[in-house]
Amino acid sequence: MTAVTVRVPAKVNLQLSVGPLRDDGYHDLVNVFHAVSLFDEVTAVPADGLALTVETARGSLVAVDGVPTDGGNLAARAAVLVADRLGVEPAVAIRIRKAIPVAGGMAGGSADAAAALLACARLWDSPDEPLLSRDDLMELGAGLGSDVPFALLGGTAIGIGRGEQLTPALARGTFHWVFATADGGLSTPAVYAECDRLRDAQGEEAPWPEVSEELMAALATGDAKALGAALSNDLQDAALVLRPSLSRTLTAGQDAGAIGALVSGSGPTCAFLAENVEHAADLAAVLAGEGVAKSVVRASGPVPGATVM
Ligand SMILES: C[C@@](CO)(OP(=O)(O)O)[C@H](O)COP(=O)(O)OP(=O)(O)OC[C@H]1O[C@@H](n2ccc(N)nc2=O)[C@H](O)[C@@H]1O
Ligand SMILES: Nc1ncnc2c1ncn2[C@@H]1O[C@H](COP(=O)(O)OP(=O)(O)O)[C@@H](O)[C@H]1O
Repeated sequence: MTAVTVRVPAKVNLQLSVGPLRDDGYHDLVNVFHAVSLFDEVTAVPADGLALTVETARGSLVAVDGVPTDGGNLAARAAVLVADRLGVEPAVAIRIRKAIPVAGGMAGGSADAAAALLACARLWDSPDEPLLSRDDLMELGAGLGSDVPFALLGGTAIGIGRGEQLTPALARGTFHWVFATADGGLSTPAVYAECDRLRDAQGEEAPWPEVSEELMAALATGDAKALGAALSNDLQDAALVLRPSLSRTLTAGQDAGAIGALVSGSGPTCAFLAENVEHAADLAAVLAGEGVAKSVVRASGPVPGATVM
């Protein structure tokens, strides 16, 4: 095999309920993931050793300066894991074309890791009697990051534990989104820590996270308005403390008629739900004109997880 290219989607969290801090430093979650049509592309080509390049995808405005190009890149770590499991050398050149905002709360790094797991398994594993199943790749992915298994699975899914234990959710139809990206990222650990700090300051105990019945009903019926009303993110207040300008972005989206508005995961990307594809185009145009975002992109979901092209 000469080259394998995998396309992998970004995610938005429809519900992110953050429970107590565990002894291992993670929080127990209910994390309802939704894969959207904003994709990174990862190509793996046999080479003499491990090499990695990162560039902005064609037609995208994503800045890639913060992305490591050494062994610390999650895609490089994924390649090494697959090679170790299969007993081969990680001799591969990985090329990442990014359209998912970096450190934006849309799990771009996790997406690249998932794509590299799949691409390298396709390069090195036996096509007839594979040693690594999709479940094995998801387990390897969970070791790289809590969001990596979902990037392999895609669709809409409920994550519990630290977000890595997944059950597909029943969802009907397609939802139309507008994403407002921000200049600079937010650190995921810093946002979780701020969430804990805010709770401590208010003398609040972290509640045990439960799946929202309203959200599940909205997904099952494909009711966009009900979905918009059921969106929730326990990390949003923390993200707003760390990046106060996001309040203005969220308000601008609500004023422009979004039927749901929230920070995506740990932020700073803001997600707005539209009634339909035309409404999404209108909403995107208004938001772009308001000057409250670095860039405004449209996407729909759910879409499949990491897929070999
Ligand atoms: C917040 C979420 C929402 O989907 O993603 P982003 O919005 O950043 O993409 C995830 O929980 C992030 O998942 P991921 O980015 O894979 O995080 P990991 O590498 O597993 O963990 C990074 C750090 O985040 C914190 N963390 C992560 C997951 C979790 N359940 N509890 C945590 O407290 C811990 O401080 C951990 O050391
Ligand atoms: N392939 C990758 N793409 C993006 N970031 C990566 C990658 N590999 C490692 N990272 C690191 O992970 C951090 C979080 O990136 P990302 O996954 O894009 O954001 P988020 O966790 O907010 O969704 C980045 O700041 C970067 O240092």
